[in-house]
Amino acid sequence: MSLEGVKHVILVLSGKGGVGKSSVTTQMALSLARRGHRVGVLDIDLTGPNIPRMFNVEDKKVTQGARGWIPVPVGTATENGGSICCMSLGFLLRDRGDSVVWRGPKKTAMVRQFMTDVVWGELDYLLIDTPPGTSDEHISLAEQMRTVNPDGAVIVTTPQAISTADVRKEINFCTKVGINILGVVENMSGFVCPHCSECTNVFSSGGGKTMAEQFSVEFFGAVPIDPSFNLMIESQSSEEAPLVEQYGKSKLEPIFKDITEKLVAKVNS
Ligand SMILES: Nc1ncnc2c1ncn2[C@@H]1O[C@H](COP(=O)(O)OP(=O)(O)OP(=O)(O)O)[C@@H](O)[C@H]1O
Repeated sequence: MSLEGVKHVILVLSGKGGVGKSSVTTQMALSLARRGHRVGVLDIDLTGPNIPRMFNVEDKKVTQGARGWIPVPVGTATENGGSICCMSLGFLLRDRGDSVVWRGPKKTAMVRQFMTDVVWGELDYLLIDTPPGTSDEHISLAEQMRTVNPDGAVIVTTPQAISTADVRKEINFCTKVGINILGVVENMSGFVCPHCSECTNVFSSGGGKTMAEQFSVEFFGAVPIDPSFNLMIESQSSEEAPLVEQYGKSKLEPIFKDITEKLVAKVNS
């Protein structure tokens, strides 16, 4: 079984698309790796497998070893032994020139293969970026995900999506499929001005924390919109320092340090 060297498996879920699930997954991976952890990122977001773009490895080829697919390493390992490698449906779709508009059984079969056929080696954390939604199809995908015995899920939401109905829907979804909720991250919570670095609350603020309290779920943190993070992602090149080093300069880094500290404490408690 390819996950036997993996200590913790964490799902990243959201009730709807575009809330920043992939960027939260990416930054949790960067933050954990900067602190010496060996991290794998598995991207099974069939609607938009963005992880290769986030890590600037879109042009990399996935190789097939004797025991399964070999994940793609991202940049170099950090001095304290941290590393990131990733596997994405995006690599295979590109190679096949295939469409993401697959029917249920084909998706389920591919997800099953991804869960079992990637040779991760020794990892401290495997983060799984999942397709957004809570439909019946997601329930069957989540049942697949349960087979890898995850520690639980981090739910990503935005301030606008924070309504009793939405949070209840996501919490019900996890309960229905037997997935433990580790915590909630509120993304796009305010805007960091690129000139003065001041954070303005574009939408309502504090809603995520209140809702998490109401549902007895831990609130991991609020992440503002930071255009410089997008620039950092878009301007990556082979001449630049690896993203894991560059990320040290990001204003979002201390926020994700706090989020991943809570996550690490939770899964090790
Ligand atoms: N806090 C943030 N600051 C700046 N840009 C952000 C932030 N969060 C997300 N983004 C940007 O918003 C866009 C959508 O984010 P992302 O791809 O992570 O969303 P997603 O929830 O994974 O979407 P989908 O579920 O549709 O795949 C990306 O360009 C991403 O870089």
